[in-house]
Amino acid sequence: MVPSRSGISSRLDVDLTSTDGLATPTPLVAANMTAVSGRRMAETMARRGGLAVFPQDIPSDVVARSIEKVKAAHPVFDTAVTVSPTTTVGETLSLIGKRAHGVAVVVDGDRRVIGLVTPQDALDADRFAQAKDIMTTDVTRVAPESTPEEVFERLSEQHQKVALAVDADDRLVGLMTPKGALRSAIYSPALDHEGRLRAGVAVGINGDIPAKVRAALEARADVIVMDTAHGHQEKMISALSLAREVRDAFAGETGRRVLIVAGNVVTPEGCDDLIDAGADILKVGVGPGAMCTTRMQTGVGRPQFSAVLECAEAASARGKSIWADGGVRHPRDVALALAAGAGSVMIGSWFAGTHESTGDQLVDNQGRVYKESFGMASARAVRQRTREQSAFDRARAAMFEEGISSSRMYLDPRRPGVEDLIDWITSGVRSSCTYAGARSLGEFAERAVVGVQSGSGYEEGRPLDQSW
Ligand SMILES: NC(=O)C1=CN([C@@H]2O[C@H](COP(=O)(O)OP(=O)(O)OC[C@H]3O[C@@H](n4cnc5c(N)ncnc54)[C@H](OP(=O)(O)O)[C@@H]3O)[C@@H](O)[C@H]2O)C=CC1
Ligand SMILES: Nc1nc2c(ncn2[C@@H]2O[C@H](COP(=O)(O)O)[C@@H](O)[C@H]2O)c(=O)[nH]1
Repeated sequence: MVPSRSGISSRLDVDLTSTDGLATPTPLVAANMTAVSGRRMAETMARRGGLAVFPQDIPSDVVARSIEKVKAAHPVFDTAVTVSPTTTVGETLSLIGKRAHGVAVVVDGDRRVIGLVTPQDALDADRFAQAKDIMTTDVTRVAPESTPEEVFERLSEQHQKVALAVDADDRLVGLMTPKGALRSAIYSPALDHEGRLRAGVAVGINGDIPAKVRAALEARADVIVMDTAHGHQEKMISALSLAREVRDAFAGETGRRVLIVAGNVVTPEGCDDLIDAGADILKVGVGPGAMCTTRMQTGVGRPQFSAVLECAEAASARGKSIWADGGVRHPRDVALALAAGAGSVMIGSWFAGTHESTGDQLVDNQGRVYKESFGMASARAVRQRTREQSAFDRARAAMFEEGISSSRMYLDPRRPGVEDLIDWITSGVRSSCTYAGARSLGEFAERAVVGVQSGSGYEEGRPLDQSW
């Protein structure tokens, strides 16, 4: 992208609201991959203005319970890891890794705060000792109505790393770190019409589509994602038409009209057919994903920038928008997708390597922390998806894999949480917009001047972490 004359003097003057019709404050979506999006990811993404989509392989009742928890979460304060006074130190430590803030709050049966445990408190403790034996009771409490600035000031004055928001009865409402306070001042949460955090649900194209879509809507999904590898197929078109009927009937009954995303496609023809069948947003990308073996196995796919550029244009001609899905490895990839006209950008594997993804933290033989990721078309995912079928059918289905069944996504020690990655990405995108002289993503897609570069041009732009 070449810079253009700009009248924007601060990167904070750029409005990153997505142009996809959902208008989330941050144009990022965590992918509907089992190794990526669960309740913690959904909450955290929405708190920072984006979205996460629950994968299609999770049973409807489990999705409903997860969304209920997301909706019950505080839109500004983080959800704390909580343990009881008698939880063992070993279990407490394993739970602390589930969230980026690095503490566990010790609460009684009524969620009243008793103390706080950090990994440092546990350094010399026996793993079978209990949380109450090592916790600190020197805790900063704030009212849930406190502003992020007030919380930041309190923490600075008291030299504390965490503030606990408690109600009048000392029951835990949430938690905030100094960085969380700063983030709350920069990001707006993605909220539904009742002021609750938003979340999406994916539905495949097999099985009882009306029942699945209805279940997702009743669970209060804020967006439905109809998803299959080859979105431009007739089975998708009929599934999408059914989904639209259910969505419209639900909107008639409740007044709540939820947008439908459908994909994946990479051609204007694919966009047109899915729009005709009921898609409000097209999910674009065949083969760019980090867990994807489709291109090597089938020769099918399309370079992501070209796909996004052409599909965004086709969707826009019909008053619709697209999500660019897959292949994001650096903040620049998000900037380029938005420059090409994407309304939002979906990220999977990169977010799998964070505290908030669904997997457990594992440690390799060099002491590096990682999480396992796998593709949604891998033999592993197919085996899960077909768990109701006969052993023979499951084994046969698993032979048609188009994804990696096991890969290691390392947590970047400098950016181990998904919020760290969101900070990095959005600061890059804000800066891209100012280089293009754009105050909003709509302006960015209009003004960005994008050229083709050679491999050596790309190499020249890579920073070096040691001398040549
Ligand atoms: N963006 C991408 O490049 C890709 C993404 N994925 C992701 O993997 C997940 C699983 O996808 P998918 O395998 O479609 O899900 P499903 O397991 O829901 O299978 C899709 C259905 O479509 C049929 N089908 C027809 N043609 C194809 C084709 N070319 N590829 C796959 N299925 C086909 C399959 O039948 P049968 O098995 O009998 O052929 C099956 O019944 C999704 O989340 C999808 O987005 C997967 C591959 C590529
Ligand atoms: N061909 C395959 N594509 C897959 C598979 N699992 C997921 N995906 C696609 O990748 C994106 C995420 O891309 P990433 O680079 O951010 O990881 C996801 O949304 C799917 O469209 C798979 O097994 N095979």
